[in-house]
Amino acid sequence: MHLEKKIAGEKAVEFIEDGMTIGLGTGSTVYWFIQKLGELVSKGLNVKGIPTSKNTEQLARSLGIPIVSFQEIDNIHVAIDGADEVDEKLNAIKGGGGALVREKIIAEFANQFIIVVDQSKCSKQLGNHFLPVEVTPFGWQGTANNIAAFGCEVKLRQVGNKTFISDNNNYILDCYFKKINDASLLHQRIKMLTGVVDTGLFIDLADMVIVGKGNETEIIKKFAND
Ligand SMILES: O=C[C@H](O)[C@H](O)[C@H](O)COP(=O)(O)O
Repeated sequence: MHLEKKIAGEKAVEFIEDGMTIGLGTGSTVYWFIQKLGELVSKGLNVKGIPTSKNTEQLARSLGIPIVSFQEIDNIHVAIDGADEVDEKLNAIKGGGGALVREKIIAEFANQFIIVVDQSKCSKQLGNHFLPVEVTPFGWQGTANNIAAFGCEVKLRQVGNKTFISDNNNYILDCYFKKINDASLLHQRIKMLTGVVDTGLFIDLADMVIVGKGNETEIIKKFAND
């Protein structure tokens, strides 16, 4: 699994060109993309990165990748990010690391969104992985009850014995559904609840998924399965 993450992440640098502004995802798979990008930057590649989390910003800076903020750009050429689960239509569940809101803002703004995963993340239908939902700390118990009514068990994310706080100073509710029949509808219903900032369902956003399989990668493009 570790090797598959590495080869999927590293493969993504093939989609990078000089002069690009790049959305830098969060997690242990995209980590390998960022490492490789850092190597290319040290050899003279001229790109800018816009990070999806404080952790990624720190990593990218440590590798010498120039960092920009939204105020400084009017375009993101490509965003590269990991996922917790991806289905055959390239819909995804993200947020295992709690970065889903910034990740989605950047994925939606980017001209192209590429997901990098190892093959254990691929499934026919979403629902194997719990669904992270970012919520306001105020009234989170009420929001959790409202989400539970959609048929899941809800757990407030903890790190050790402390509540996990997102980069946006919010909480994450991890929602365990037995299966997700209509991911788009579920996303819309949860997102409508007051107190919900966003869900980890990334519907119709990815243009391409790079899957690490053994020693190789498979590239799945949007619409290839329609
Ligand atoms: O919030 C975290 C992100 O959505 C990650 O991209 C996702 O959890 C996948 O992470 P990893 O590549 O470490 O499995």
